[in-house]
Amino acid sequence: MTTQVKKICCLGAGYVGGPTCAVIAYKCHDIDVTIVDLNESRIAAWNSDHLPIYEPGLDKIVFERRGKNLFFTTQVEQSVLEADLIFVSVNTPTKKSGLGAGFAADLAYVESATRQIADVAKSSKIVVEKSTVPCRTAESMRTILEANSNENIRFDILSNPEFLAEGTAINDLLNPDRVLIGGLQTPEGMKAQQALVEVYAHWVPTDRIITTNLWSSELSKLAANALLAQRISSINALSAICEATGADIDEVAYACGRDTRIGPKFLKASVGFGGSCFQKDILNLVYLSEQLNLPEVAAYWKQVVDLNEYQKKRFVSRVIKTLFNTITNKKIAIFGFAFKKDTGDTRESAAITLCKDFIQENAKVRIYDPKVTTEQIFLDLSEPGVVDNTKQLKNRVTIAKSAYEASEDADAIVITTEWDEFKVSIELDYQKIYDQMHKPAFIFDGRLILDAEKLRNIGFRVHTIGRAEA
Ligand SMILES: NC(=O)c1ccc[n+]([C@@H]2O[C@H](COP(=O)([O-])OP(=O)(O)OC[C@H]3O[C@@H](n4cnc5c(N)ncnc54)[C@H](O)[C@@H]3O)[C@@H](O)[C@H]2O)c1
Ligand SMILES: O=c1ccn([C@@H]2O[C@H](COP(=O)(O)OP(=O)(O)O[C@H]3O[C@H](CO)[C@@H](O)[C@H](O)[C@H]3O)[C@@H](O)[C@H]2O)c(=O)[nH]1
Repeated sequence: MTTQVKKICCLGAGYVGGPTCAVIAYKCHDIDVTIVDLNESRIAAWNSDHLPIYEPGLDKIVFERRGKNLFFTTQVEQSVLEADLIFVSVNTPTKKSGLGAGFAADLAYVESATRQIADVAKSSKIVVEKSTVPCRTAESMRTILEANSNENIRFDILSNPEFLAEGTAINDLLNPDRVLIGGLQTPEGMKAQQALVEVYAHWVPTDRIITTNLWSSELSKLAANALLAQRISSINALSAICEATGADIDEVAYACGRDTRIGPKFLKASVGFGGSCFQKDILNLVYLSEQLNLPEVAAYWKQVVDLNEYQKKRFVSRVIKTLFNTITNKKIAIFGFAFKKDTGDTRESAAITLCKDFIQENAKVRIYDPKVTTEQIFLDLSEPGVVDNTKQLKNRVTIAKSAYEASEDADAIVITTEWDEFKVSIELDYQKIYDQMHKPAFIFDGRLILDAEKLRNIGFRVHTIGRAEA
């Protein structure tokens, strides 16, 4: 007989814990789901009308289940005590100092969450590693938990990595390509695995629920992100060749993607991938490879990140070169600051690197993003611990409330995020924008979203990633 899960607790109310467990509550009315976090303001926001993260469709789900079978609280102990199954969905950032700094994942939050469970639990629990972690982290969690178990309490560890992408999280959670559940291949481990399978089976077809051993599950998460990011770096590497030869990267991507063995997704050239996961997880894989004494494997994956940095620098150079080799005191309108459309998240956004480089070149940067707050932008551009650049930022950076405001008197527009509202045919009146800009008026499309021909007819000088200058 399998254990039936009745109460779930999730440690970590972030971009993953919040949406994932809200969807579980939405789809499983027979399960009580409590999401806990140490961060009081984050929990207060989850309990308010303004959720702490922007994600299309999330509000509806939270508002429908909150107070019924979905709860947000800072009361970690109580929630852990009551739960039969606990998701650990805390942050695992790249280590900033110590052994493996700059590469390895910082597992301090995972360990402290695990110890909290061990300290508080008075009955058996299934503990699910939801955070993205290096291979064999579950073993450390198990060691800590087992050292605290006795004949009345047992802990079973599962790995259930999350594959949602921001901006489409709710759809990804409601219709996942697959759900992956790793467990120890012992009778108890498989029983725990089955209990979690039954939770997802409330809405996910069972042929999409994959069960594997623990280590395959952990490694598959890093592998999936590495493979996805590798495609973007591959297409971005080709975009440099396109710019030099007259080939068009969108045409090349389309032609290659029509081969069913290659497929069309994740072949959009860009100013470089951002987000909290790709870089972190690949560096994590690089570190793991080095630790396993596999330097060639480490170098192979590291190149995916190096190419991404190169792509950002290459784009900055193109902007400067085109603007007559100097951008000192020129006004550059930045369209978009989030790492992709439909999110307010700026973690590792390419826009941050680009803006910092433009500021270093003494340009005046005017930023507009429909979802990112002014405070967040200044936080991302400040360099605490390196230099105090507050004064420089005040002189060089302003935030606009619209694309029109950002481009007033600008010398150039740089498209950094592919928000739909920047597309020519949808909302923006580019003639109006052109009329208010300095001439010649330049547009640099770092996302391949603009109709270059239409813009050239207005009078713009258009430069697009992956296309030669017209
Ligand atoms: N963001 C994504 O799209 C995404 C997708 C898949 C996987 N992941 C992985 O999921 C994990 C979480 O990512 P995120 O983006 O949700 O991070 P996040 O920073 O948004 O959220 C993590 C939360 O955990 C809380 N926390 C830390 N220690 C805690 C503890 N002991 N008890 C309770 N709460 C605690 C933090 O206060 C924070 O609010 C990471 O490992 C990440 O790599 C993220
Ligand atoms: O063809 C493409 C696709 C994406 N990107 C960029 O790549 C970054 C990441 O995009 P995306 O993968 O859509 O968003 P994330 O939310 O970072 O999701 C990734 O990272 C998550 C965290 O691990 C995983 O769960 C998801 O499966 C994985 O797609 C963004 O800057 C995108 O603009 C491109 O430049 N070209």
